[in-house]
Amino acid sequence: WVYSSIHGFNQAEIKEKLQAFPGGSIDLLKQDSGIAVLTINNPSRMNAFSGSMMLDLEERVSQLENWPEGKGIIVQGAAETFCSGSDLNAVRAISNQQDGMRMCMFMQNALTRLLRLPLISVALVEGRALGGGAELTTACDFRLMAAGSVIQFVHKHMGLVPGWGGAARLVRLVGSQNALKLLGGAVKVDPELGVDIGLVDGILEGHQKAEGAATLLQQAENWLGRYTKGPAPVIQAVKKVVLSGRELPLSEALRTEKDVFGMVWGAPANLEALASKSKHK
Ligand SMILES: CCC(=O)SCCNC(=O)CCNC(=O)[C@H](O)C(C)(C)COP(=O)(O)OP(=O)(O)OC[C@H]1O[C@@H](n2cnc3c(N)ncnc32)[C@H](O)[C@@H]1OP(=O)(O)O
Repeated sequence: WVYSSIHGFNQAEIKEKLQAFPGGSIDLLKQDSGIAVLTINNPSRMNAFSGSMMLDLEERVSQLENWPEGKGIIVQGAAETFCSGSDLNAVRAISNQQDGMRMCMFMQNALTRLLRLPLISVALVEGRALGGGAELTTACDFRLMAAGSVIQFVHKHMGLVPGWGGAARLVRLVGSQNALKLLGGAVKVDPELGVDIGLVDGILEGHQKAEGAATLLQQAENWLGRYTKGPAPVIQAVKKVVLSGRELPLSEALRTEKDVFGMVWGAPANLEALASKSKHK
């Protein structure tokens, strides 16, 4: 949690405000494979985030925090587009500074918790990821883009800067020079540019072209599957040590790594591997 009552953040107050802007949903499908699919679902508004969807997101993240069998998560948009940011109708209605900052704190909390899940996360970008939608992609460990799709931090055109944590995360992903260019120019990032600057980890083929070809979701599941093979406690431990390395000062990260190591040392997967005398050829 980035913000709590000690930062003057009143979660109940903003939740009540957000509830007044309904529409759409955030759908969660937990699969036996240990890979969940989180779908941003508000197609009539290009999957823009209504107030109730922000609340939904927080609820889904809570469910994922308590999923011992989980290993990975794919975040996608419904109806062949990713997400067009916050619902502009809600934005207009809460355009006063205090409410804007409360909404921003609520979304920073939710997206930080999403990024810190003990699951390897992938944003599957098809169509457009605009504004808050672009910020959401940075709250995942990886980004895959379908051919023809676009990630665009359009905030400057709205007289804004990112507020859902997207700028801070973007700098860590692509460096401050590239982040300045993307935000200052509201640059349309296509898959090739995304790969070039290190924002994007893979380009997926448009599935509609060839009959019987894998859907984008199947392609993303295959891609993620390379990193989630194995027992859930081990994959979750992998994510935890990388997360602490990414977020904490070195000494603290080392101590966390020691604690996580202690959880897998002598645990069933470790004992099984020792008993099988596995070779890594
Ligand atoms: C955190 C900061 C933020 O996120 S600020 C919000 C940033 N996002 C935006 O400004 C997106 C504005 N919308 C657009 O640029 C276009 O609608 C885009 C997404 C490019 C789609 O264009 P196009 O394919 O021509 O479709 P369209 O404009 O007819 O849209 C279909 C319906 O969806 C709606 N829509 C779209 N985006 C939003 C949004 N963010 N909030 C609320 N509604 C949105 C459009 O208004 C349109 O609705 P309708 O069919 O006119 O009723």
